[in-house]
Amino acid sequence: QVCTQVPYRCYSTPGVGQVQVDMNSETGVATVRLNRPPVNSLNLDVLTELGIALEKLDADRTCRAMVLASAVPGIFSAGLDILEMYQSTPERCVAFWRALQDAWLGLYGSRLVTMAAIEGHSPAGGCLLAMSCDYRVMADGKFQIGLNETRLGIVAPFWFEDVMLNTIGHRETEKALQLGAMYSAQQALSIGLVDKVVPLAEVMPTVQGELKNWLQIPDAARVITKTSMRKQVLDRLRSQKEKDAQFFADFIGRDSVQRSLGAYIASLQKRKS
Ligand SMILES: CCCCC/C=C\CCC/C=C/CC(=O)SCCNC(=O)CCNC(=O)[C@H](O)C(C)(C)COP(=O)(O)OP(=O)(O)OC[C@H]1O[C@@H](n2cnc3c(N)ncnc32)[C@H](O)[C@@H]1OP(=O)(O)O
Repeated sequence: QVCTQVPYRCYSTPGVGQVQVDMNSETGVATVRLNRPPVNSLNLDVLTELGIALEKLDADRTCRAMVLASAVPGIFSAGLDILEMYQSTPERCVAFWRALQDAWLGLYGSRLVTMAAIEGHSPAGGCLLAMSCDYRVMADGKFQIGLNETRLGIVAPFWFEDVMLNTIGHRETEKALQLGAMYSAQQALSIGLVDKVVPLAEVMPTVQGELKNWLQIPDAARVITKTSMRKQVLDRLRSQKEKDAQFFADFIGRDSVQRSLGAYIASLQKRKS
């Protein structure tokens, strides 16, 4: 049970919030859990909640680190909610994209040590969230991670691509993005997409152990280094947020893209029958 005792502080109502934040003020480590069953798909509400949670944690001077995880067993995040992109309106698409941009700018640009505890599948937007953290621990077994956008007939935006480039390098990114490749945890480890692979039950303890190393480093020096490494990629989006949001809405509204998304949704439903 979370948030029941001192020193934990909750930023969301347990069982209600789709983004649950437990702040341990003794250790300075916050745990942020996505909580939108069945698959933590990221809709406008979740992205808005996530963006706000990240902003609050960044402003909380007692907070030094954040673990991004899931409250839904078997899933880290299924990525963007496809229903936000299918048969939507241009206005809603723009609002949705702005919320994604803000949540991502908050995560990738966070002053905190950020670690992803990947205890389930992590396609597309889920992979983006994980890659945007400083360190990734993934559960071994059947789960998969990757940017699979081309398989849906859509294209990973330039800033998804930038983050992947910074994580696994040019050659692997080129293959991964064109193929929309999904990787097992072991494959992800072999290309540097995740940093450690452990049995499911050991993901959280491993993250906690790794955090101890990172928290030994003085914050100011670490933050200056992180900022210097990430600034170029962050500024590239910051300088063209509105253009990017408009481009997304135009692209997603194309008939051919809508047909591809419709077929993909049908294929997801067919898998179950
Ligand atoms: C030229 C430059 C252009 C630039 C820009 C333009 C824009 C485009 C870029 C947009 C970027 C998009 C990034 C994304 O994140 S797209 C989302 C991609 N996500 C996926 O492909 C994941 C699909 N889901 C799965 O593969 C599986 O669901 C799973 C995650 C492996 C989990 O499997 P399982 O546990 O078996 O669960 P189910 O498959 O039964 O799913 C349960 C339930 O949830 C629905 N669902 C699954 N994923 C999503 C989703 N992402 N969004 C909405 N809904 C989802 C699924 O259909 C089931 O629904 P029902 O119970 O109603 O059938």
